[in-house]
Amino acid sequence: MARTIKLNSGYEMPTIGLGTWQAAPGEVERAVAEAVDAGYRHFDCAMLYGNEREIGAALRAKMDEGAVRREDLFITSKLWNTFHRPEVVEATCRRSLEALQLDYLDLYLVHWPVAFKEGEEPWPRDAQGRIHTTYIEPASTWRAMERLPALGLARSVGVSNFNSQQLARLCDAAQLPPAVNQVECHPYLTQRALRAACRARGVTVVAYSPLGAPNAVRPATTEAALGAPAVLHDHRIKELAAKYAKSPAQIILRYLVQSGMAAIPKSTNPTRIRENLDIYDFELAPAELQFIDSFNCGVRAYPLLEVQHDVNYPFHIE
Ligand SMILES: NC(=O)C1=CN([C@@H]2O[C@H](COP(=O)(O)OP(=O)(O)OC[C@H]3O[C@@H](n4cnc5c(N)ncnc54)[C@H](OP(=O)(O)O)[C@@H]3O)[C@@H](O)[C@H]2O)C=CC1
Ligand SMILES: O=C1CO[C@H](CO)[C@@H](O)[C@@H]1O
Repeated sequence: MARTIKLNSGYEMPTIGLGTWQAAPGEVERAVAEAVDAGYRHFDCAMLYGNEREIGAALRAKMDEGAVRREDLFITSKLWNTFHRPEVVEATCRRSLEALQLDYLDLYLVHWPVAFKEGEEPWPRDAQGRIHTTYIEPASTWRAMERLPALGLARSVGVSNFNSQQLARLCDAAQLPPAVNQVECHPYLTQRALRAACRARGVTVVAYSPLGAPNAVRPATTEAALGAPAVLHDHRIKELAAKYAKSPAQIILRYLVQSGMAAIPKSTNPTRIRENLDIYDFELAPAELQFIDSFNCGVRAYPLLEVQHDVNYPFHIE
């Protein structure tokens, strides 16, 4: 099975990438170096994660040592919600490039369809203590995103956390369709309707929190209420893992990739970094993909309930 997926922009994206959120400065450098040595070429970054400078330094060191060439890497970054005004999109992209020590990104994403009050505070609050959102039409932010490939700043542009209606509206207004919609996806949130909507528009789905974010602090409305265990401990996943002599994480990642998605598991642990890339030597049967699809129970690790008052909050529909 191919280790890359072709985007509608014509570029190839490796189907497994390293997630870098909550990979703390100090440990993320080692994780990135380890990942490059293990064969990772795709790195998922964001201004919000506060570690692009360290990731950039680690990648630069690996390039200087001759372990990898820039053209073999696929680096994603994301436009944070406080920088949706079209006039600041290019400058914000340049800030991530500078931090990452890169001339261009392979993929630049609108992180959320919701705009926050502009400024350096990533989670601004209003007088009532709610997240201070503002209305900026996603299509107007997108027009600024569309200019980045021509400027040589990003090879592909895309979105994240867009629901199927938001994606359709954006595609209808776009000159350049988004290459990617990066959304939470794993066996407990299989996103079948959204995946079909993306497929119909030629948009590749990148699965974030692909292992169900076992470290997430979950709202009381999710697993506890549903009685579901963390997906990595699901006995049906464990049975498939035993059958294929693979780990539960490998079964889940293989399911996502075989279903046509890319996945970006985060790890800073050398053993797990290697484990998560080692999914290309076995194949799940079509019936097993359908079986895993049936585990869906709508458990979302990151519902971002703090912004559900905003008109562009995405998770009211799939
Ligand atoms: N666009 C968006 O809005 C969002 C994007 N993301 C992106 O997606 C990435 C991944 O999502 P994330 O929420 O981190 O969740 P993941 O599902 O990737 O889970 C990460 C957790 O699983 C552990 N882990 C990693 N590999 C294994 C394994 N093989 N077996 C058991 N446990 C394992 C990690 O611990 P350890 O490090 O110790 O191995 C970490 O605690 C993020 O890092 C970020 O890049 C995430 C959320 C939102
Ligand atoms: O990428 C992300 C990491 O998690 C955050 C949750 O606080 C998200 O808001 C964000 O999209």
